[in-house]
Amino acid sequence: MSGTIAAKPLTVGAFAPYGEVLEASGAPDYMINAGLCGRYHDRARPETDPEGEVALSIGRSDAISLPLTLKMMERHPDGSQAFVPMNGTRFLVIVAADENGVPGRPEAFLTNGTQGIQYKRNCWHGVLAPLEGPADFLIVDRIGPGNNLEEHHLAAPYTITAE
Ligand SMILES: NC(=O)N[C@@H](O)C(=O)O
Ligand code: NI
Repeated sequence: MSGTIAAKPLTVGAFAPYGEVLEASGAPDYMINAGLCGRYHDRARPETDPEGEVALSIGRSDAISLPLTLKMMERHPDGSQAFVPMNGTRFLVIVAADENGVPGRPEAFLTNGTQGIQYKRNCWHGVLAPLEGPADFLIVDRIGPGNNLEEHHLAAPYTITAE
């Protein structure tokens, strides 16, 4: 399979099969700090295997060019992975269901600059793809022994567009 895939706006519901959207939308779950801060509580829980630990890192990424030619998708069998922009950078989020050990047809989403995401453990995804850069992202994922990266090189590339 190949072809052109148009990115859709990222929403909690559309992304649910693949992971969580981290955003402060609607009313907060509760207030903290004497009413100074609204907390959007427990929006995602990092996951790791027993041998790993969850760590916070920073990624400083150059921008991708649109349209994006998607040639490879990856997944992390031992843990979840989250990306949160530190300066409001929009980014492409490309995911796919697993079909007998390889990614199916991808879906692409475009964040609005106020959103982060967490990929479920072992979810097929494209690598971080900011629309502007260099851009800094908080990365929350599994560190530890073993190879927590499986790459799949697509037999035919997809063209990802974003209006
Ligand atoms: N390796 C890393 O931190 N990033 C990739 O896994 C990615 O999904 O961009
Ligand atoms: Ni990854």
